[in-house]
Amino acid sequence: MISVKKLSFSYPKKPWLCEEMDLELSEGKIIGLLGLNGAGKSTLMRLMAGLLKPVSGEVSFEGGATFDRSIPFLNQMIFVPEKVSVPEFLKVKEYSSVYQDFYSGFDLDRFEKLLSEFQIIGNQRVSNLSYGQQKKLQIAIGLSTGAKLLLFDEPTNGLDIPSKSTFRRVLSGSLQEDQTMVISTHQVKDIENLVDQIIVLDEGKVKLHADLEELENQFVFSQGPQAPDQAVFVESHLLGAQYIVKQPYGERNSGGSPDLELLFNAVIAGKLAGEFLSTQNQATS
Ligand SMILES: Nc1ncnc2c1ncn2[C@@H]1O[C@H](COP(=O)(O)OP(=O)(O)OP(=O)(O)O)[C@@H](O)[C@H]1O
Repeated sequence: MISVKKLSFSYPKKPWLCEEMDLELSEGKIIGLLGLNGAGKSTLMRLMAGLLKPVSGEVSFEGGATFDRSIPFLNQMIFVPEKVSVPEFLKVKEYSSVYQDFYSGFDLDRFEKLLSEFQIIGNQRVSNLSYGQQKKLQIAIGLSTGAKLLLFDEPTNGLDIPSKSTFRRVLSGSLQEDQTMVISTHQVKDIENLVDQIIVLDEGKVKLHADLEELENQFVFSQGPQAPDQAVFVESHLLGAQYIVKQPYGERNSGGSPDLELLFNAVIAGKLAGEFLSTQNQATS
């Protein structure tokens, strides 16, 4: 659905943020986009949304370049940026009606349920909402559009703890089979057990693009007084060590979902690469 081919991008007079990057996102997945500060997550999102022009290469959605910003593409995509900017004078319902008019699949019932879940009152001015409330409004709109591609940049940033739980609850299992969501975040706990795939960006490259189920089948993420000798990656932990070790028999991981923080640190440390990334090809094909 989203295809990134030989993408190279830099801001004017800045170093390359990516060079000849390839990435394929398939339908029906929730994908966590991780990377250190400045790794280029927001930039990649903006390239996917067609807000930035690749220096070379292409980002396409169902065959068409996203930068063309064609109406059929825009009708099928919603981008919720990290910093939302809202109109001064519109009330919540008036503001959302702009989106209702634009997205043919907009689900008004769902939107009203989400507003109530997030405790946002429809007749207030959008500009009078707090930053976190504005963010929740954008999330509610995004989840109601019915768009095939949802790009959420740091959606949980600014949300209080109950709202983060609501976010997780409303998202979990709510995507249609033909919808794909990319969530960029530093708050890995907020997306644990929610995402199907993880992408890690580092030094202008996709260092990992893996299906979490495949990773669970291939690795054990665990902790204990001591890491086994064969551990691929070890970090100190209150219990002694937390570690990643290759599944000896390719059986399902009994320890549950991979610990995303541990996974991220392992990828950044270059400890989960090469032979261990056989899952990457499966995830991107
Ligand atoms: N409009 C811009 N003009 C010039 N440089 C920019 C612009 N936007 C971002 N950058 C630079 O590009 C790099 C990547 O920024 P980007 O916001 O994409 O990273 P990020 O991974 O989302 O970071 P963070 O996790 O801190 O939000 C940074 O070095 C940043 O300073």
